[in-house]
Amino acid sequence: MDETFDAIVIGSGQAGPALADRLSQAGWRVAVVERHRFGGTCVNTGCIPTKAMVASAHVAALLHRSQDFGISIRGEAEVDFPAVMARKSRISGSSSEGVEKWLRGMPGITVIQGHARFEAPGVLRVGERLLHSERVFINVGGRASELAPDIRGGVDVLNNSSLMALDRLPEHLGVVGGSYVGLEFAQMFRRYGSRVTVLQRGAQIVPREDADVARALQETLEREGVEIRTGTECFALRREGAHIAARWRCGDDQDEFLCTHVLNATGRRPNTDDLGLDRCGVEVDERGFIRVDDQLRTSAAGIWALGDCNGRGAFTHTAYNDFEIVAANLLDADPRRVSDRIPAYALYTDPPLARIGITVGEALASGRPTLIGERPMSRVGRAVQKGEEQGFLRVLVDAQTRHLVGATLLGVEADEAVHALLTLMYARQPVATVQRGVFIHPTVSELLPTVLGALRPLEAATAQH
Ligand SMILES: Cc1cc2nc3c(=O)[nH]c(=O)nc-3n(C[C@H](O)[C@H](O)[C@H](O)COP(=O)(O)OP(=O)(O)OC[C@H]3O[C@@H](n4cnc5c(N)ncnc54)[C@H](O)[C@@H]3O)c2cc1C
Ligand SMILES: NC(=O)c1ccc[n+]([C@@H]2O[C@H](COP(=O)([O-])OP(=O)(O)OC[C@H]3O[C@@H](n4cnc5c(N)ncnc54)[C@H](O)[C@@H]3O)[C@@H](O)[C@H]2O)c1
Repeated sequence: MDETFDAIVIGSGQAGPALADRLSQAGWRVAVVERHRFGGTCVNTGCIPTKAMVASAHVAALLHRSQDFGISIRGEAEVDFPAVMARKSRISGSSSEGVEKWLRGMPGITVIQGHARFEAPGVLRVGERLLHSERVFINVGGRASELAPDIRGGVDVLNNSSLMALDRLPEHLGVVGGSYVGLEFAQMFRRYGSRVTVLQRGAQIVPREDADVARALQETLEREGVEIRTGTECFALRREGAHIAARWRCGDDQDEFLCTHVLNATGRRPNTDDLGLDRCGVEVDERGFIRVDDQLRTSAAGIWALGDCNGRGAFTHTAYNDFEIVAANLLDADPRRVSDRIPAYALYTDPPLARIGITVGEALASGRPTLIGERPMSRVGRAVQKGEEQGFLRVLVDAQTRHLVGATLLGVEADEAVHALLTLMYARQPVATVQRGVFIHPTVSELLPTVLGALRPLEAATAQH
């Protein structure tokens, strides 16, 4: 069956539905194709279910130390793991239903369930249907990368998707990869009561961050009993009776441990290998990410790529911003660009790590004179009152322009407090704007003016560290 549309959107993740909505409001006839669950990774196996699970883990951790707050609990507080999973499924399920309902309610939108693949430029096949359009928007996201068969050793390894179906708490969870996915799951499962061992190759966890940030995070996790092995090499799994043996060091100091489950959190790959991109002239890079320009046009006329599949961002907010960029250029004659975006993200360990702009390492490498301001969370009143004194606030400021160039906030409420600084960066104003502001007491944010008011040269400060 042949059908023609003004546009085709492939994927209903974080960019596709919002774009379909804008196009529908502009009177376009649009086909939206989704092969799996509406809402994509964030809604079904990413941000939403994991943050619901982090919230349950937070309650478990608080109950564990309730006496620190003067609260005694009679009897044992217990984690009901199936109930934790049922809660996250309810939250993520209703979000997915919401996306589907939203899409189906848009005038001029045809929702098609199935796998879309290019047959030729402007022609896509979904099962028996052939869809034609001069404009195609690819929003296919990514999936967890897989361990090579010789490393997996025949063991069933979990990833962020299959883990969502667990109905029993793992006795001992081995986590390969100590970054976003690995550390969020590691901490929550430890808090639910699993033994957890994280394996990270290289010198430190969260390798994108400064070494002292990684150390502080590692100490926090280890205090809760998460075991962390860095510098792993020759990693390999094998079955050992009812257990899984995970080898993580070879040679003279060879080492391995036995666990019951293994989560692979070693990164993601784009869903671009089964799209027929070779039939429509869309170029990908060596890792399969679709090459795009600053306004998200691919190498083929009339085809755009948005979200994780273009390799220009790996977050929900960057995917959504991709929608904004495409819609602004297409419908509003507003030349928004990816390069206008300031790097910003949060790692949802507890306490969270919020990061914007550049790190200390990047500031030093840039060669530009930079100032640093820091304050431990133990000197932030709100953190002390909440019994959450771990971490620190750190800002980096260009010594000449007095503009903020980066911030690392590791601590309670950091994911919210960082937005005052992110807004300052987008406003392109000097730090005096925040420094002279009167912030609400008692908040974590109220200390930001203080930190910005006590800056010292970065080079001298790093020499002291
Ligand atoms: C465990 C985990 C936790 C995360 N937590 C956070 C967080 O806290 N904050 C944050 O900002 N980001 C987080 N992320 C990242 C975030 O989920 C992604 O960046 C975001 O979902 C990317 O959106 P997207 O629209 O590019 O793709 P996706 O959300 O992956 O959507 C792509 C959609 O396309 C569909 N599709 C693929 N190929 C085809 C095809 N050929 N035909 C039809 N449909 C197709 C897929 O089924 C999917 O529904 C997390 C990721 C993971 C894995
Ligand atoms: N809070 C958030 O915003 C959030 C949460 C989860 C995921 N995400 C997104 O999902 C994406 C994927 O996250 P991720 O943590 O899977 O990938 P990642 O690429 O961020 O980290 C992978 C980690 O695994 C390590 N690693 C790779 N191979 C290894 C091996 N053989 N042995 C030991 N360690 C190994 C890497 O050094 C790295 O630390 C991220 O890019 C992120 O954008 C975001």
